[in-house]
Amino acid sequence: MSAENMEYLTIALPKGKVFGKAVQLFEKIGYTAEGLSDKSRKLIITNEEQKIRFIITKTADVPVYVEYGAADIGVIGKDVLMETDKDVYELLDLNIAKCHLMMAVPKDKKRANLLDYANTRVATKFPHIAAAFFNSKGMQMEYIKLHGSIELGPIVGLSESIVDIVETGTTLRENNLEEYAFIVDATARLIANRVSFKMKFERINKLLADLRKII
Ligand SMILES: Nc1ncnc2c1ncn2[C@@H]1O[C@H](COP(=O)(O)OP(=O)(O)OP(=O)(O)O)[C@@H](O)[C@H]1O
Ligand SMILES: O=P(O)(O)OC[C@H]1O[C@H](OP(=O)(O)OP(=O)(O)O)[C@H](O)[C@@H]1O
Repeated sequence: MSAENMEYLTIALPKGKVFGKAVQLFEKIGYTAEGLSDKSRKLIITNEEQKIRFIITKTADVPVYVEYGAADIGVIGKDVLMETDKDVYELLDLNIAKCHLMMAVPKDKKRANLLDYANTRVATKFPHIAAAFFNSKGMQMEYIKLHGSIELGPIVGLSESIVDIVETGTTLRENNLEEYAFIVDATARLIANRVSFKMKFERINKLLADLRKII
């Protein structure tokens, strides 16, 4: 680790839904940087006094920056963490961005049993999580990877079901879908690079202790 990297604690934050909530958490424990809460286009925001650097990345890239040590720690949804299967430490459930992963089907075409969906098509942003779930039920499926608006899949005949995130259930309701099987809870987690966790143990441990007090 270079001397400069050693000097700073670099924190990767995802753009999108988790960003504001993560910034609020860090602010509560006194970790801030000027311009962090703005809608700024700056991708790296430094607090020289505290020797903290925030980097702002696409959601799916947070575990990549952390795995390679370009960020020491990061905040990421459990869903993304499970799907990417990166070699990082999962340190803490931050209890923000609460949602869960589930399988949903069209209300008017609901089949009697889960096994009745064997060998059908599933539209999802999370093919690995979906496969782990269906494999555990002994079901072989065809997975169709989408990048958003997953609920559209069964409506237009692309798939018989979806595996996706649900929070309030509004998107399911508005598209005549119904939750059929719960898969896993997915709140945002604090993750750490394995080497950083050892080399910056005191700083990261202090951060962990401070976060635990407010969660
Ligand atoms: N409706 C929701 N309510 C609460 N948390 C959610 C919801 N949807 C997603 N999340 C959580 O927030 C994380 C980020 O979601 P968000 O939609 O901002 O990112 P994204 O999928 O990368 O978006 P984009 O497709 O714009 O890049 C998800 O990984 C999940 O953990
Ligand atoms: O239960 P709800 O409160 O309705 O939230 C669930 C929706 O939120 C997420 O979509 P997002 O807004 O990220 O859009 P996307 O599917 O296009 O990525 C998720 O994929 C669901 O569609």
